[in-house]
Amino acid sequence: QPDRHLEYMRRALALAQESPPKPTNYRVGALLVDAKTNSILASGYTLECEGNTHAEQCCFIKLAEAHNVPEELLGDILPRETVLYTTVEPCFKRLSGNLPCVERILRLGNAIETVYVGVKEPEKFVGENTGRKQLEDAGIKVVLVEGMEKEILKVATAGHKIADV
Ligand SMILES: Nc1nc(=O)c(N)c(NC[C@H](O)[C@H](O)[C@H](O)COP(=O)(O)O)[nH]1
Ligand SMILES: [Zn+2]
Repeated sequence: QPDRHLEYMRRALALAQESPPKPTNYRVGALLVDAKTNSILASGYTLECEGNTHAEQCCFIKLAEAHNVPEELLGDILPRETVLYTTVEPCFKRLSGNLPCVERILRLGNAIETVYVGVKEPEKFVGENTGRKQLEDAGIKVVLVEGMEKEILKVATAGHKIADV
């Protein structure tokens, strides 16, 4: 069980390395997985999709496009045991003002049953990330997959000046 989570987190980290480094965000990779069939429904990395997009958001955009539904209606087509893997925990606030990924997850109802995260978000941009509590209060489990913190943060902050890492 646990090494399945590490396997998916490693794949998400490989995706994060596709993301163009920027000083104003993190390079994150994410996977939407059907835990019942153990199959990947969608993958995403920061800035993969048009505009200032987050990794988790790209998973939703791509799957919504594949099913020809708007992102906010994805809840109707996600399999019962859909889980999200993301190298950095979903954002609860974005300096750009774009809709945070915690809200994107919450508006799908309980379609996503568990969010597996590789690290908690550092406090650099938006202070302490309180998204985990919002998800848990809505009945969505948040599980920290341990063991890859250092490499995840190294990839995530590659666009940041060394001085202020
Ligand atoms: N989980 C997560 N996935 C991402 O793909 C990503 N880039 C972040 N980053 C969180 C960070 O708090 C925001 O990147 C800044 O708050 C700037 O906001 P924008 O990204 O410009 O909307 N977090
Ligand atoms: Zn986000």
